[in-house]
Amino acid sequence: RRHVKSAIHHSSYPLPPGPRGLPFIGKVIGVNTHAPWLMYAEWAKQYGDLIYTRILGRDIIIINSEAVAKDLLDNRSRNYSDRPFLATKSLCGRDFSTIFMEYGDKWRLHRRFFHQTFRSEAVHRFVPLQHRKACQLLRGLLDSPHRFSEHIFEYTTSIILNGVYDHDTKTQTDELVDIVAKTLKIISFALRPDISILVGAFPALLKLPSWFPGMSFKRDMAIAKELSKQYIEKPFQYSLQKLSAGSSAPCMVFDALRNVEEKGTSSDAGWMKDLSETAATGLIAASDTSNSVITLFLLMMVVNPKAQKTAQAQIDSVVGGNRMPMIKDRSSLPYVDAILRETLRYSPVVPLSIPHAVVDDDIYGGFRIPKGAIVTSNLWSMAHNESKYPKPHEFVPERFLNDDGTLKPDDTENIAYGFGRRICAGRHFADTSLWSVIAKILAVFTIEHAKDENGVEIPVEPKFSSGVAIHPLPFPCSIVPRIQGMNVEKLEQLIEASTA
Ligand code: HEM
Repeated sequence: RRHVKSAIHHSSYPLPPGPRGLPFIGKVIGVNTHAPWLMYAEWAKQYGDLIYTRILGRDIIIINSEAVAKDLLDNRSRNYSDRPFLATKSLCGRDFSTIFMEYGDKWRLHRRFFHQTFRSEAVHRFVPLQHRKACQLLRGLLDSPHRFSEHIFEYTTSIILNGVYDHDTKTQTDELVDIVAKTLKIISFALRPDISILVGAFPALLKLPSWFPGMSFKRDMAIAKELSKQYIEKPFQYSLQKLSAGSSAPCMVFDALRNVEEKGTSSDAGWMKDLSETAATGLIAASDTSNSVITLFLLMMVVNPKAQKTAQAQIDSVVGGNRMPMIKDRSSLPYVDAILRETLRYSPVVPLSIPHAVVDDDIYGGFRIPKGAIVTSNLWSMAHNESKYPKPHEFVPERFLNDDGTLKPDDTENIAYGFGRRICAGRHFADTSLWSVIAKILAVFTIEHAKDENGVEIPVEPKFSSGVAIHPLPFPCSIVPRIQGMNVEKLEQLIEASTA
């Protein structure tokens, strides 16, 4: 009875404002599908920070401000921590993933695995690994600077392969790095909520052959599904073998198994499967996102030489030229952190975060939020809030600094990593990794405009791909050593002098 009463009570509230009555297909296809976050930011000017719309029969709530996101996703997290059904999820073999899993006990177990290994107090164990791999990245940049994208991808994938499985990539063509790259290309498109809604609303679309215009993604999804079997099983088995051979490096698989052994709790087949799936989720979630941030950092350095010089001057005065900046120097290098924060803010990697879903009908600010609605946090809008970040389209690291050059309290965690109980499970690992790489690149190289055959600078304009996680589109740049006479031997000496 109480339930009926509350349903009546709820239905007497209006839905939040938002565009209604557009031709349904227009909302999915005709409007800005390349960068829907820009379109939602425009809608906010007309409708406010909490928007309701309906696309192909699905209720959608769009949150454009941090305050509303905190009220709902943080403070009412029990009701806003589910994930919506995505029709493309099983098609591309992502049923196992923590990221898209519904809220419940299985998800809690996955989060526990992440927490054990990647919580803030535990990630310091990975600092030496991140340092070693960042040095490898520097070697790559010195050897073949024009292949910077490959070197960055290799860095971000190899640190997570170690962090999850204790798998050390030895060659530039590691099979797993390759599998991850192929998978990421496909799922970033297939898992976009709009694509997924379209497929869910018109399952007949999937009956069209793969050669039909626009349907190649069907074939790609089948490939992604096949690949997922490989990267769930292969590295996991490898990891178990390493453990039985006595390896004791920190990593997710070992931490979980040791914890079970110490506590004497059960690790049956179902539990092992969950562990292998959590590990595979980490692998996919980590590399693409961090890769995008490091690439954007390079791009921002090309177009903001003044910020780059300021950071390098600080590194030189604090660290000197005989060793590289290490995590122990972090508190003395506030400008490097300001650059990292500004890179995360300038263009959030996951601009619409990962959608949450509403468990039960709710009332907020006099509006009804319907049960089952897809909740999209427009992190891009929040990061471009003019009253919090004046001139939001400019790259201004100083916005994060006090007048005396010290850092202000960090307010970028949510705009980069999301909200509530579903906040990114790898953010602390990502943070130390990104800092380590950015500080070292700044210490050793200058990133500048590439020049054409006449010696004229090639102009660069920041442009981004589309998808769940977005990337700067390829851009030319020149990565040149800052240190006089830098060569392989000198770099090795510098690395030698820098211990993690
Ligand atoms: C710069 C790097 C990264 C960025 C910008 C990023 C961003 C995000 C965002 C925005 C979400 C969605 C949060 C929400 O639903 O509110 C998320 C979820 C997630 N991230 Fe990250 N991430 C990064 C790196 C990583 C790394 C290194 C790992 C693993 C070690 C990781 C694992 C996850 C997982 C497992 C989830 C799903 C959490 C859940 O659904 O409970 N991420 N990330």
